[in-house]
Amino acid sequence: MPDYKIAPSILSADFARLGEEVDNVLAAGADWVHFDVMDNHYVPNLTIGPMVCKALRNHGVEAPIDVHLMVDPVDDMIRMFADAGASYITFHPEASRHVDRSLQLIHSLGCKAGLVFNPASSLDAAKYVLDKLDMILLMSVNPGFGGQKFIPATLDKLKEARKLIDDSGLDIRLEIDGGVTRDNIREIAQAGADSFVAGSAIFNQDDYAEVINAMRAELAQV
Ligand SMILES: O=C(CO)[C@@H](O)[C@H](O)COP(=O)(O)O
Repeated sequence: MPDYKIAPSILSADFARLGEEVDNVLAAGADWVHFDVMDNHYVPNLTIGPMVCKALRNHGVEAPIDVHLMVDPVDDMIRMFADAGASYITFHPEASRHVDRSLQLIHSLGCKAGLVFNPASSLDAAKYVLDKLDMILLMSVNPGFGGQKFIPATLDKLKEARKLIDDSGLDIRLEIDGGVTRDNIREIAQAGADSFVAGSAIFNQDDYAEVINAMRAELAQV
């Protein structure tokens, strides 16, 4: 079985009790913390920045923090999030003038690097920088908000990305983000994803462990 990772998106957590929410979801079996950064410019919403990432580290969070930058431009935020304790930093290729350079910047700061593709974007921007990628993240909703429905065309795109990764022979994670639930996670894994961001499906339930266990049970059947 692939090394599946479940990454709850704290976008759907209760921000007034963020440290406790992250502790609870990790205790419930989550692998990573997915941290959505929105600038009200690249996307029509505004969320949290590096100070909050640093606060989670100071609070004692040791799990990988998977920072998804929905900001334009990206390089200053890359520096600030690396300093704040990010583990993965992913960005959208259209938000950097020099994608290769931004990927190198992430690595030079000791973090893992990834590119994020919106539902209508082709994977072309990944092709010539595969050796600099630790992750490809496919958006299965339009970025900006939690609680949207999974866009089914993403399943074919996942298969395309899986082939690209497998043909390269490189160790690149394939993450999916948007509308992931216990009901569709198996089909998404069958299409090639190995890392699963889920916000509302986890944080909108009372029992986080029950949802995460149900997702793992689905993954065990892939
Ligand atoms: O990046 C985003 C939205 O832009 C996501 O991480 C969402 O936060 C996922 O939320 P759900 O679709 O799982 O509720």
